[in-house]
Amino acid sequence: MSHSILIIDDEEPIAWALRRAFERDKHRVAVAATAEDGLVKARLHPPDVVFLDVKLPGMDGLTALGELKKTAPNAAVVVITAHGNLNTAVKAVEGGAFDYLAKPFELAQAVDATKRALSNRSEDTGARESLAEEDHSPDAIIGRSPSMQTVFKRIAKVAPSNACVLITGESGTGKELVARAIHANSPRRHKPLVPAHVAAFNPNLVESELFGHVKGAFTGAERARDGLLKLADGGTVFLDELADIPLPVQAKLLRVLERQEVQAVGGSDSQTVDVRIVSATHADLSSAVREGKFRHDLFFRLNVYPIHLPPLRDRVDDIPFLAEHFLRKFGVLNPAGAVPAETIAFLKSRPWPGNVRELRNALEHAAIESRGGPLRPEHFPEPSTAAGPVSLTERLRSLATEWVREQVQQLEGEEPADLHLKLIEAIEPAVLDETLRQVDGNRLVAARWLGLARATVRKLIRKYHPETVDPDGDE
Ligand SMILES: Nc1ncnc2c1ncn2[C@@H]1O[C@H](COP(=O)(O)OP(=O)(O)OP(=O)(O)O)[C@@H](O)[C@H]1O
Repeated sequence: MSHSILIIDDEEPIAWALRRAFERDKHRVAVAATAEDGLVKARLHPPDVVFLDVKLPGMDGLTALGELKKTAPNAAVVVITAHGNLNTAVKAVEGGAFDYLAKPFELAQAVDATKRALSNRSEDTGARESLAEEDHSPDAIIGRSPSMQTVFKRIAKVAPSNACVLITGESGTGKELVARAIHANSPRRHKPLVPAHVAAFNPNLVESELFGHVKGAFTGAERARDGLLKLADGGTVFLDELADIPLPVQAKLLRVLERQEVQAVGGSDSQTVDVRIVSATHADLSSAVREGKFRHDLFFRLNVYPIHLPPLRDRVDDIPFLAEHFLRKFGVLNPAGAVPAETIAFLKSRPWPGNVRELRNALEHAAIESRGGPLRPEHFPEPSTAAGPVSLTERLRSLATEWVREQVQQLEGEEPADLHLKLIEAIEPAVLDETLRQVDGNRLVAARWLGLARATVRKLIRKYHPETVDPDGDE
């Protein structure tokens, strides 16, 4: 079915590529190079979908978004940003955008956003709960990689609600930062955000820390004390290291979530509390659930909206931006010039098992060592030996885990259909090419090495390298 699409972008190559893609799909396409022109076009011919660049000459895209919502309230607006950051994502969602794309994006992403927009259009009228009246900037979360763009989008979408969020990711990937951003962009932002670092509690006192205790509840409880959940009333509790919560405390936590009531240790009365729980874990909680170490009912209650942070080694393109951000924080005068290209390449090649935290610490160390000069690889500390995948096979397995999570996250609620095939197709060319390289292109030997029939190897070469002339001729 043909729909009407309006592209508001002053970058001609982008507008041209989008126009071509949509015209090929038989949609009616109009292009405007300014917001002002786009608004006139939208008034004359109300579009179904609008692609709206944020950076435009004259009126900027985010202002235009508000105007478009009045002019063409039924249009689904996809906001395009130069370098997506959390603030733009939040503002786009706040302004009622259907989705946002960060440049550079694949045409397929734009086509996919359009399909989703058109199928959701009747349900999604753009009426969303408003976020902040004023800008409450969270601690900056740096990330231009596609996986961090997905994270930003998810934060922006979930922040206004009361939904429990479970943030997963290795240690040092920024889980607490994300929790802070969710709170700072939620209607609860004027109330406290109370972090509860469960792993740091005395194991015997976890219950009292969370729920409080009455006077005399246990030896040493000389005075009644409110727990963290009560202290966070009206706000958000950030439950870090969820997997460390003992089973009996888990049961009590579930009651809090179900009834919004806490009962202090040793007490018989319940007190009402209104808290949102954002939790985090670096452990594989679903296997803890399988092993009976974590209650599945609590897991489902807390995991209403998952957000996964990929390890730094899977988003190395963020490293230059993170480096600049941290050096600025450390007061290095010209952070961009302080990191020569060879140092960036060196930083990108390190595995960073401690993720962004380790990168930040290493940069701080290097900034001191370099004494104000450019940062060179020799200024950095030895790589940390902190826990992280060691063998390549383990890394591969961990990458596959990350990959599945990312795929699921990117589909935003839609069910994946061909994960296995997609994974095979993602790695098979590398296995094939490297084997062939190792055996100097000898297909017979390659087939033996791979444990495949020669005809299968030939088929794979044809599949992944259709341009290759087949010396064996037709089968
Ligand atoms: N994307 C990011 N941009 C800027 N700073 C970041 C980013 N990610 C992490 N950091 C910084 O790295 C450090 C570690 O982040 P954080 O404490 O949020 O990680 P975490 O995943 O909660 O770690 P843990 O599991 O060990 O508690 C913090 O100083 C945080 O500010």
